[in-house]
Amino acid sequence: MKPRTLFQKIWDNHVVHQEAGRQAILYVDLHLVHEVTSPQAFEGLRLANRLVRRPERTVATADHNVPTSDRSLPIADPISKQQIDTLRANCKEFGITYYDLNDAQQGIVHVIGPELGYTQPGMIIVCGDSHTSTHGAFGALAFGIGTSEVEHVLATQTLLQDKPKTLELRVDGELKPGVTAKDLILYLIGQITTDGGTGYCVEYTGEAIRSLTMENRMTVCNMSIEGGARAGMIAPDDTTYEYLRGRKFVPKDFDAAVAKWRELPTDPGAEYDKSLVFQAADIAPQVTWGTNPGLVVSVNSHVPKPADFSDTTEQKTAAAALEYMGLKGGEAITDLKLDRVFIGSCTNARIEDLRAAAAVARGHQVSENVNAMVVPGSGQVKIQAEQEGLDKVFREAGFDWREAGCSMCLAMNPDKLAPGERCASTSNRNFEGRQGKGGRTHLVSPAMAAAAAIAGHFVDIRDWK
Ligand SMILES: CC(C)[C@H](C(=O)O)[C@@H](O)C(=O)O
Ligand code: SF4
Repeated sequence: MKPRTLFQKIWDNHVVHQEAGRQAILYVDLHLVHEVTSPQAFEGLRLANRLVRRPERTVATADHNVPTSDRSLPIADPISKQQIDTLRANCKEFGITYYDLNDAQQGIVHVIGPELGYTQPGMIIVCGDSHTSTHGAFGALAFGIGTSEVEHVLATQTLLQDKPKTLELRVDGELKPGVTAKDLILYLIGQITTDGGTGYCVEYTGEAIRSLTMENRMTVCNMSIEGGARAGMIAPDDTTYEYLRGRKFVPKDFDAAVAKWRELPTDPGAEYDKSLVFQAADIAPQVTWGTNPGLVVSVNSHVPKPADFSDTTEQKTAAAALEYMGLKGGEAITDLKLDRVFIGSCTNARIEDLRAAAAVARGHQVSENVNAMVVPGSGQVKIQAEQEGLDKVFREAGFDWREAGCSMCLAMNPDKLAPGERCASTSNRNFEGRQGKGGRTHLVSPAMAAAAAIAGHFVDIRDWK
């Protein structure tokens, strides 16, 4: 048989029907659901008098709208309350597992899927959410879908899809001390730009990727979409299997499952439509300066000026971004002063992220000019962090310690930036208004965010003592 890529194998395993020149019909193994993109989908089912085809393959949680403060209080915002009440009622009516607000396993959908062992190698995983690419870290084909597609998957457990091309992003060598998976992915997006991955499913390969932990691999795959890609994936290996072993919803005969998963990685000699190679040693800690994740530089450099770009469109984009961000261009990144720091989101709110931030924060105080918060990605992450005493480290340093949810990653709940506020954030999007109208977001790693909270401005984590 012709050598195949990881992507091709998963695709081949899931095509239910394909007519020449038409979209393929794919079987979906796992459908994750949240409150924002599901209400109309369920309504559609009701109107058509249909049931959910495979309720046991469908898992729901509330994450975007949930308040991250006291959960014993009623939800103040009527729209948020309605969305969450609606999801709860829909899951009950259609027989779907739902992790409700006060469930210890509630959390950001992309954090709880892997944590509970729902996410597994070789699967096709969809969710009405662009950061579904996160699950590709397990060697799954995972991507976001729209609300009408959510309805289609609920009704049929299948999805119509055009086949993307494959793009290999290979990172050779080892990351230097202080350089994290977040820096790696920001760097890659900076290199390929936010539409470099358009039309592709990315497979991340190379020594720098192989040596990442599962949580770090999730950080990388999470942001695939910010590089324009349909999905991002990493071949499963022993790191993957050891992470999954013993988790709640993994296959009962785990060793037999592993034996099958071992067939998934790309065969030697298989061809990608395109391959790009990078050197881990070239990557420094990254900070975004603009209004998309590709507008990024190393912490030890300067905010660019429009004139630094050769292309006139890029110059215009840069000028508009600088204006929104309240920057002139030419400032040293380490001179940028912060008002807020947000450590959270499906990119960087797993236990290893919180450990990395706590290691920096331990024994220090948050700058008096900064309001800093830490929002665990899930109830389980929160419990574990508390068992390890990380909450204490954060609280003693002056960080706010919250309940799990999307929080200030996007302004759909009470956690928001005020206009003009500058924020160091471990999330994945720095679009205009993303964290609140007029808010200014700089994307960084958890360690860099913690250091910035303490110093009151960005610091090169490699100099941190
Ligand atoms: C609300 C949801 C549809 C959205 C997404 O698709 O990604 C959100 O999660 C985001 O990160 O912007
Ligand atoms: S944490 Fe942010 S990026 Fe992730 S699902 Fe929630 S809103 Fe989207």
